[in-house]
Amino acid sequence: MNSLTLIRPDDWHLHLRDGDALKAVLPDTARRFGRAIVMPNLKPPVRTVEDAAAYRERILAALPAGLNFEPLMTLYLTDVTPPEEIAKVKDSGFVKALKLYPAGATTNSDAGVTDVNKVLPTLAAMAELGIPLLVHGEVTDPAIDVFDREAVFIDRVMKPLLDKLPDLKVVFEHITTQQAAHFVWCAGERVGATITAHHLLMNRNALFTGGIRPHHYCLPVLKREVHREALLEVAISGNPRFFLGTDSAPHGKSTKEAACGCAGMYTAHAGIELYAEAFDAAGALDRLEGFASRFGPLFYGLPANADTITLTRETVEVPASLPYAGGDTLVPLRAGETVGWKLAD
Ligand SMILES: NC(=O)N[C@@H](CC(=O)O)C(=O)O
Ligand SMILES: [Zn+2]
Ligand SMILES: [Zn+2]
Repeated sequence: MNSLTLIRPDDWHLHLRDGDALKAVLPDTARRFGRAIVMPNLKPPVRTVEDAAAYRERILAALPAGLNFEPLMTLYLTDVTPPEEIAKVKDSGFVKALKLYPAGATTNSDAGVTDVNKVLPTLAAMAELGIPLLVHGEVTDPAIDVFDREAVFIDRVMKPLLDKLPDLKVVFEHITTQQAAHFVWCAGERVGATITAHHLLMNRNALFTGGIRPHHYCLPVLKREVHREALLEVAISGNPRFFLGTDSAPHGKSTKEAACGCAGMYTAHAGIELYAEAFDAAGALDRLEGFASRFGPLFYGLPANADTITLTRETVEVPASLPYAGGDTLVPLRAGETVGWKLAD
């Protein structure tokens, strides 16, 4: 198969940042995806429906003419997000979920939740109104090995939370381990998961190929090959509770190539093409449309997009860097290398 036409996909986990960075990265996503769940970890975070309305307007204003793209907004859950905000979320129509960052777990998570038990009334309001909770699922306990933080999160936080709130819908974001894949597989209808292309394509060796590779550093960090294989298995399985979320997370080159480099990979420039590579390598191109275009809308209770995109099997060169913001550039995944699929114009 050298050409593949799909219902236009959506990205269920995306960082668009703000200001000039937003202007620089948004076209890459909007050319490929119909909608995206936009992460709220700005500085300061998107905490209220009012914040989200303003951010949404900035996104729409940054959208190049002729591109149809719908940002689906999220709120950043803090220890003090009041239950009353959830009714406003429901009424807004454009805020689709709240995001749980364990405080200190990842980029801009300082204002995150210190203990989920502090926000139970707010989570209960979400369960009641059918608003999903999106979870960065890693414990922050420094005693836990960085490669084990996701697996430990399942036992310490995820399972007790789901037991306490049997009606809460949860998306386990950017899963990276066989434990998370297995957990979600067995968790029942109200639990979904997003999977990035980079976790389907690379294992942790990619962090050290020929030297330390800061552009392959993200959170949760890449894992062993057995985990990559487990993620691929569920991604191509046709199970509708696993769907596409790129977690494209731009950081300027100078903040990645640094003594203490930021976590996050920029993948939006090939946001669907990289998944085509992963599915193709697994002989499962026929499963890509479900994963990329049908299952996310199904979980969120939205219709699939009405139009299509076409990908062709062609070698595309990726620039060494892309324009970004603040005088800095952006180093995309595969910079100076190639991607094996091309988005038709
Ligand atoms: N994935 C990352 O490594 N970084 C994300 C935050 C996140 O999704 O955890 C970012 O905002 O840069
Ligand atoms: Zn995260
Ligand atoms: Zn993310």
